[in-house]
Amino acid sequence: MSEAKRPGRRSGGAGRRSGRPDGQGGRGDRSRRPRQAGRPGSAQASIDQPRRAARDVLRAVRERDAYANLVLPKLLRERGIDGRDAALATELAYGAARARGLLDAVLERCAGRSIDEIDGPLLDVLELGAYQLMRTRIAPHAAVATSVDLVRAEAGPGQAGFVNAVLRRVSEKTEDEWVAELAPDASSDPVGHLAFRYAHPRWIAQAFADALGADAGELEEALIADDARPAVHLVARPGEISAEELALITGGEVGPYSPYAVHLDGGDPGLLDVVREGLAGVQDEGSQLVARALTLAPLDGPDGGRWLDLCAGPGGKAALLGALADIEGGRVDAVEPSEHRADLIRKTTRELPVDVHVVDGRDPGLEGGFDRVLVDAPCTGLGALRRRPEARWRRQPSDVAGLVKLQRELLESALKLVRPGGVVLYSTCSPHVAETVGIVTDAARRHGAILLDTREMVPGVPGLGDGPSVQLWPHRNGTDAMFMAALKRPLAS
Ligand SMILES: C[S@@+](CC[C@H](N)C(=O)[O-])C[C@H]1O[C@@H](n2cnc3c(N)ncnc32)[C@H](O)[C@@H]1O
Repeated sequence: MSEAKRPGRRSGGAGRRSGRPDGQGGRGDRSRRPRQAGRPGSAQASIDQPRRAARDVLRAVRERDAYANLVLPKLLRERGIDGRDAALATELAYGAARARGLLDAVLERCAGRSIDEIDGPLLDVLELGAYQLMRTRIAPHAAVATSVDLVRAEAGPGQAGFVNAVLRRVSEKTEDEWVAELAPDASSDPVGHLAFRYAHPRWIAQAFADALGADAGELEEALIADDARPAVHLVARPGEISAEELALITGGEVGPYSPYAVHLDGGDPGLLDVVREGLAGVQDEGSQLVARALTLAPLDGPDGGRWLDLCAGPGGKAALLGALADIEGGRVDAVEPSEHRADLIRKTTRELPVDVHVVDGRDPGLEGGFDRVLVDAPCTGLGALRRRPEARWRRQPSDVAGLVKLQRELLESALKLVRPGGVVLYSTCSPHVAETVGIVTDAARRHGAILLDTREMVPGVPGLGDGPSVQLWPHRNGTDAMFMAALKRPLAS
């Protein structure tokens, strides 16, 4: 449940002006305030800046397949929206993008027609309005009236009247009441019920339940944590700045597990000098633990300092590995087939002992004999949905099979490139068992790789279950749901 504590009063200007957020009010409003809502530079325009920004983000996501978390910060900067207005725009854009399935089910019921039959630009505003009504404490009259204003300014009174009528119907029930009316029955379909309630596609909730296995009773907690806006995690670059110093500079808190992690409540980390100057980066604490685990894995024989990051773009883990290799006198080869992503690696690893190769990890043409190899495989990303608001509605179950094939081939390639007695760390930002345990048990069986107890490589992290692999969870660890498993290549191979 969102914690948007925006009092209705802030947006109440629009609400009060409207007086009657109903179909009749729509017409009456128009005669009293002709087109004022859309006039640039008017007081009205500035009041509605956050909602307009949120609406434009939803539109970019729908029309251009854009990523909300890339569009919004840029848009806020360009429009000079900051402070409480930026916080409101963020809450509304990300919240509505996350909750889309739930909102659309309610809107369908209230509109009496399929979502596909509603014009896209109208649907964006309806979702925004329904989100405010169901998941924030914004006063209902304000949520309805500001939505009507947004539509009237662009599409005229007819559409505004439709939005008014639909949102008034939405406002007649609370979120819990809508869930009780529309969700699958909890006793006959508990996973479907929880998926609906916490706005996840059912197949994703099922994938979480499968990954939790014997702990599937935690599914509700897992979905709640996945539905909440996460803290920003920063990584303090080893050798440049300590986590304690970074926390002091940024006003954040040192993370509980990674020695490099700092958590911030929110804000745009791209604006921090310490990030701009490259002393710190933005990286989930779980990802930091993955990179560190590779460096802590026990090898047979000495570490010759030849490390490989086989799926390195955009370079978050390569930068941490590069910094650690720099301290230990080692070197990292970073493989990435996409030219654009390879450029990003070059940027994040500037001045570090990292060599970037724009090649396919399945056949990179590199000389073997690496001591440590990271396979941070392309995956469904189901473990990082909380950081990508719209992603859960974009992914399809049919994506899994193709990724599993690629993951298997990349791990096989890594096991050839690592030296006997060396270690491959396989990781995904997905808990889907086909992409995690399925891949590493298959590799152990087919290539004779030895599965190590990976829990020992993430010291200090409690509740890691029976091993040997590690599955982190937002609801348990406050990290993304990263999976990692260390495999040793046998000496006689
Ligand atoms: C999960 S991301 C890696 C994230 C990265 N390790 C980091 O921390 O920033 C997976 C990467 O694998 C790359 N990739 C896709 N196909 C690949 C292949 N055949 N060989 C190597 N990398 C591949 C993708 O372009 C993507 O950049």
